[in-house]
Amino acid sequence: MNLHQLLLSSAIFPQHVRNLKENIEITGITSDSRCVRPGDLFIAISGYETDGHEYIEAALQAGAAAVAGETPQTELPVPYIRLEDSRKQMAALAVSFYGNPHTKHKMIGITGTNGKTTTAFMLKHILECAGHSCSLFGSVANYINGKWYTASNTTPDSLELQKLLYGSRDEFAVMEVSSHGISQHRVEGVEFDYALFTNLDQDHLDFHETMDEYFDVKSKLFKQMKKNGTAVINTDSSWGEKLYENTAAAGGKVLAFGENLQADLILSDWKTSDFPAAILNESDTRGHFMQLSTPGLHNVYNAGLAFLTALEIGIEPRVIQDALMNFPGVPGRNEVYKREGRPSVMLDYAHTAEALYHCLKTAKECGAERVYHVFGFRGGRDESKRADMIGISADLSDGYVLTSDDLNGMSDEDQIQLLQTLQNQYGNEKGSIVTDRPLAIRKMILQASPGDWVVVTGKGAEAYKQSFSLPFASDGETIRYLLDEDPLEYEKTE
Ligand SMILES: CC(=O)N[C@H]1[C@@H](OP(=O)(O)OP(=O)(O)OC[C@H]2O[C@@H](n3ccc(=O)[nH]c3=O)[C@H](O)[C@@H]2O)O[C@H](CO)[C@@H](O)[C@@H]1O[C@H](C)C(=O)N[C@@H](C)C(=O)N[C@H](CCC(=O)O)C(=O)O
Ligand SMILES: Nc1ncnc2c1ncn2[C@@H]1O[C@H](COP(=O)(O)OP(=O)(O)OP(=O)(O)O)[C@@H](O)[C@H]1O
Repeated sequence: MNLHQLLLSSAIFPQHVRNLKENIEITGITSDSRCVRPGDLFIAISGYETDGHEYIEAALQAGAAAVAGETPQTELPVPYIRLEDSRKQMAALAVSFYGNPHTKHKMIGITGTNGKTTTAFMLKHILECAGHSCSLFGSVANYINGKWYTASNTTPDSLELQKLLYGSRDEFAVMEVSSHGISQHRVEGVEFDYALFTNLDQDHLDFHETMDEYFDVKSKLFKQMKKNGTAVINTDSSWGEKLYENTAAAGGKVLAFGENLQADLILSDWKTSDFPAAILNESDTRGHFMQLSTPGLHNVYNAGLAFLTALEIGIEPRVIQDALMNFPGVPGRNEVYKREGRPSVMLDYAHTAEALYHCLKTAKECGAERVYHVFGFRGGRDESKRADMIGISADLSDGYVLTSDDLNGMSDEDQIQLLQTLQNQYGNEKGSIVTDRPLAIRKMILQASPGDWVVVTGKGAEAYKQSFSLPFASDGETIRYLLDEDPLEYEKTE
């Protein structure tokens, strides 16, 4: 695409451009000097770890045909486009370069603290059962044209997102929209047919200063809907109610899901067990029975939101009901391992107090005699949620082990110190510390009896980022080994 044309269509006007030669062809855009190919436009971003402007020379060496960035540059041999905000304007450039690919798909964006991934997987499954093709972008992986791809972020950056949407031939695109994604303009320029809100719980207060600011950022998704777009909101919380009111006041179409009798789909008579069930009533008209293959009241909420969205899309209730009953689950979310004569083990990705509450309650509701819990805290992430997380575990479990999660730059010594401090301040006598994660899981499995459950949270299906004493790459591998092959000498491992 011609550079001049690209800038005009991105509303970046030529007077901001130094050294603009006509007819420069831009064959790609990247913000990473290590990925530059001859003919690319390199966009320098001042980041959290490093400053992309330092790599302009490297980008030129690799053949960049033009450069864009925020700082003054005088001696560049190629056109330099001075931007006010590289991340924001990169989104505009990406949308134009790939030709507004969101207009080719029915776009569904899902935001909220917990339940984005699960709701996204449920919706994808319902859509596919109804005969629609569907791309998915989220924490676990991206799925496009029938193939899975590794995802580097929950919400891909604007360049990657636009490229993926451009390459997708799927009718629908369901995506998780994280608050980091919104703040960093990753979804800027995308307009959604459906915007969903699951809930808001304390998280990411290392990044957002207050819960109000966190809410305001999430709310931005609901200002990015297509003209005839619909918001679908879980209103069973004050944050959900507030979002409903704000969205309705702004003139958008908005549907509510929850126990409130004013909701468009009213949740009632729910029962939780291995296979939760509920009645969903379309405000005084049709009622639907819903049964799930995935345990937990939280999944009733996720499924209800997906149900209401699918009804709004026009999918037959029977198809939605069957899809949810046969839903295969999400890797690393409430994934239950059962073996004859052994405790059940649930692997989960919970890393907020609310999510931990649901996980531990779910184990109880599935019949656990006693519940044992293994979890840790990520380095470099919201510290203010840690006390509540320990408090929930100390209250609801019959025993817990604090262990390591991703260090993200924290030293081993600092992690031990952190766990000791948190246990001393907020824990109780049920808790202990075993920093080696597989050994922590082993300790709880050995302590538990066949009717008990061991709940392992924090990593879900993610690979370990450090090595431990057992040679496994993830909690799933560790759990399968411990249940199926461990010699199980009943002795203390620590
Ligand atoms: C802290 C943070 O959010 N960082 C995000 C940010 O990175 P950054 O641009 O600041 O990266 P940087 O390393 O400082 O580099 C700055 C620039 O220099 C460039 N560079 C760097 C080195 C080099 O040799 N050459 C070069 O050009 C880089 O390509 C980049 O353009 O922008 C990147 C592109 O969008 C993101 O991948 C990256 O997410 C990191 C990996 C991350 O872990 N983010 C987390 C906090 C996050 O975003 N999480 C949410 C989910 C949260 C949840 O709900 O659980 C998510 O959506 O993933
Ligand atoms: N609606 C919900 N309410 C509270 N907790 C939930 C809900 N749905 C899921 N959870 C819990 O949160 C964990 C993460 O769920 P999920 O991956 O679906 O959420 P997410 O919003 O995508 O989270 P993340 O952004 O961290 O990936 C689950 O494993 C479960 O323990």
